[in-house]
Amino acid sequence: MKQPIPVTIVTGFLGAGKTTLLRSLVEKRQARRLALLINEFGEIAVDGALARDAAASDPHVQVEDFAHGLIAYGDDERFVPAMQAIAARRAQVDHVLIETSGLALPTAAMELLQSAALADDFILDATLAVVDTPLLLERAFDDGAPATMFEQQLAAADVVVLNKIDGLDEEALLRAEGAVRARAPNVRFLELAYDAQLDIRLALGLRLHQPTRTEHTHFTPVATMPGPGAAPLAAQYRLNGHAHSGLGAHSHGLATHKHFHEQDPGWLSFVLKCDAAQDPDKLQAALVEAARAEPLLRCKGYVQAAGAEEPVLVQGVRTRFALTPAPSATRARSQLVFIGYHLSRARIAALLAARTGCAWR
Ligand SMILES: Nc1nc2c(ncn2[C@@H]2O[C@H](COP(=O)(O)OP(=O)(O)OP(=O)(O)O)[C@@H](O)[C@H]2O)c(=O)[nH]1
Repeated sequence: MKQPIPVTIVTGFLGAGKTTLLRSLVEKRQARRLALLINEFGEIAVDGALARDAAASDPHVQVEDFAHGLIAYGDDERFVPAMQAIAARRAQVDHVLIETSGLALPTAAMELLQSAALADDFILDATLAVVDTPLLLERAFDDGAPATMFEQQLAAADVVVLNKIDGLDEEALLRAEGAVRARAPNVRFLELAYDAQLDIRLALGLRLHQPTRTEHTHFTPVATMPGPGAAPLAAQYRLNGHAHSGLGAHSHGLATHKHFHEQDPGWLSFVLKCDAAQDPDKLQAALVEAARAEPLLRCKGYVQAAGAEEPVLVQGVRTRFALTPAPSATRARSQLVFIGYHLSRARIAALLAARTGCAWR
């Protein structure tokens, strides 16, 4: 029987550090041949470009980005064919990594991995949830829509990666661990990522959803007994009746993921473009001011800096902004994606125009 290809799903709220973590895993991949599927919320494919930059022209790392929609959600038609294409070249792929959008639940992809179309070719290795630890400690995920999303992502994870801990002391780490355990009691491991660096052995090959194979097989009722008319399980052979650490019929019912942002139209993303070259310091100050004044949770993109050949990568998570040289392959275009809850495009555009002296539209 062919061996299923292990799949690691990386989830986490907007800006938690998912792409940065994937980039560091790509750099440490050694002999592993990886396929990366990257989904981001927003119309500019920043994360895919960054992952591709880390992979350089390495033929053993394939990156596919999905910058529109949410992969594996109901209306997405690309996820299953993309996975089947990976299965078709299984001899060249040792591990698949899926980065979900910061506004998606990983359960959508987890369930499709169990579907008849994919179950024979893939097996979930683990679901990692990356957490912006300083924001967790600032109680930024305690209320409102971000809290709901954050908690549901954690609830679906096997492993929580406490990220952005470079400046935190032991006491802060213990508090962060307590906060995660209180909100996600079923998480199996907590891992620390200094500067989004994780030991690759703690990230890939965890086999947390491997079926338990035993010599003696005795069936006991599964938690959710099939009702009349129920379809057979896609991968019956994987259930041996013992407690299984994998995705049981009980663990992720189809009702657990919804089109989160479609149900809650308060989540918005829009792109603003500007033709004029930017003064990076002025732009950064304007963006920080916008993030303080408006419910802006994430901002990213590229801008052309005045007097510079190379574009600048803009990365903002809440009020923290970093403007750095963009990866070499980036095309020079000044456009930024803004993501937030009940975010006003008009107000952000007016503020940027006032502070940078040029039109943003
Ligand atoms: N100081 C610090 N910054 C980090 C760390 N990890 C990520 N960042 C920064 O956080 C910002 C967001 O990182 P990304 O990796 O793009 O986050 P993401 O989760 O992929 O973001 P979305 O896909 O937009 O949800 C970037 O500016 C990163 O450089 C870390 O461990 N320490």
